[in-house]
Amino acid sequence: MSRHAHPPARPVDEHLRAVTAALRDLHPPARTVPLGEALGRVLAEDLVAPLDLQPFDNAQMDGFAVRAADTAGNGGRGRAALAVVAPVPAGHLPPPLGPGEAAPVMTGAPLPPGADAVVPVEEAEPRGFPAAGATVRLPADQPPGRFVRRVGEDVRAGTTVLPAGRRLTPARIGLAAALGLDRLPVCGRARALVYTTGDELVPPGAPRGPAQVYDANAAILRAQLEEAGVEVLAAGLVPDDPAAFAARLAADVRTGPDLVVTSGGVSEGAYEVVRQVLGGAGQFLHVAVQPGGPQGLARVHGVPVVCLPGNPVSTLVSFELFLRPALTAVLGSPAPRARRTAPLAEPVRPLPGRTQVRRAVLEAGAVRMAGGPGSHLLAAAARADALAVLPPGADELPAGTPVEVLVLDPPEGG
Ligand SMILES: Nc1nc2c(c(=O)[nH]1)N[C@H]1C(S)=C(S)[C@@H](COP(=O)(O)OP(=O)(O)OC[C@H]3O[C@@H](n4cnc5c(N)ncnc54)[C@H](O)[C@@H]3O)O[C@H]1N2
Ligand code: MOO
Ligand SMILES: [Mg+2]
Repeated sequence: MSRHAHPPARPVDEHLRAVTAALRDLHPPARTVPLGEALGRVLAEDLVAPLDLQPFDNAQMDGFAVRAADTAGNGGRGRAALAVVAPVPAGHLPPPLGPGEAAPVMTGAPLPPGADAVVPVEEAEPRGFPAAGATVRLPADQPPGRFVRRVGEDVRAGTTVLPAGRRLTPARIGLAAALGLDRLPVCGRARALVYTTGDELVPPGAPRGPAQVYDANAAILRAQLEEAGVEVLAAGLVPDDPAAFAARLAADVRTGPDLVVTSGGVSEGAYEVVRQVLGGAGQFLHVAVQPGGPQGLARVHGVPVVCLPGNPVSTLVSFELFLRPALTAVLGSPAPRARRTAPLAEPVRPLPGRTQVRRAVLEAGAVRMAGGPGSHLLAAAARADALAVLPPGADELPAGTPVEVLVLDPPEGG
């Protein structure tokens, strides 16, 4: 027996290129969705304003609309006496304001034609809104434009307010609504089927036998895909029964997924269901990385199948290393994870001949390991907010060594 059980492992960047190439035909068509379904989607076309914002000149304060020139006085001292006319509620179009007049005006109400300033009611004497016909005394020398929100001040009709490619946030959806749009063109989402494999798996919530474990990977992959903007058509487990898996896959791919993702059943065991069913339609190999060594790529009825190893942390890390960046390369989203270099908070021993990806916590700018390197240590992965990428090496890396990290999450509470 050779000491090496496998042919030379494929470098990480080469496998990323292979996954990206496998997904290259993913082109989900753009569509138009109601604003209520737009959150988190990516805008497919430039958004051009059909309207000015503000749509008309209006009051920024509850107060009195005046002609500023009518308040001209002795250098800012004293008050100007003006004749109160009918009040202007928001939502109502006022008549023009004559010389010497002051119209009670509410925030958001159109400015009466002829008025060019608003004096807040707090500055009026007497304070409050008197009836039409009364006199109000307002501070002298009001500057023109005071507390007036100008038509087009925020947005000019015909200008691009959001370029294509922006992710739709509450503020951006609100802007579309303020412009009178009830639907937005969004990039199509790729649609994925997820299979987790293994006779030992039971779905969370079901009774568990003594040799069984709960299926963590269906939940992991569903969440990772959805976080990456992919629609998950179905995610569930299949037993280690090649005939059953083959039949299920053949039926399910007819529902029109763009992509199939599997977990488990790709390594060297006697019951590797994914490898047995898809080995002939694809490539199953080892990548020079831990976790995530055993990987597979296949195609079923033209649909790409990305096969990830079954250990939960291997699935999790494989998605971050291969599937997520491949989706970004092909579809332009999700946004790539932030990558940065940070010093090790503690000494760490890398792996000879293989990149090692450790779950890590960023602590005051330094990288501390979250648990050991074992790909079954899911609780430690759940504590992590970063992945530390350690290049292959024989020697321990001392504390302070700069290493590359992928930032997964902003720190808790940060
Ligand atoms: N002789 C060798 N054995 C193994 C090798 C190897 O190179 N030679 N590689 C090891 C590595 S590395 C990994 S990673 C795993 C990959 O195994 P598979 O992809 O074939 O996955 P399974 O055998 O189905 O399961 C492995 C492990 O993960 C647990 N698992 C699987 N699916 C789930 C799930 N959905 N939820 C929770 N846990 C899951 C499963 O119970 C096993 O414990 O192979 C090594 N072996
Ligand atoms: O690749 Mo396995 O993922 O080392 O545990
Ligand atoms: Mg296995």
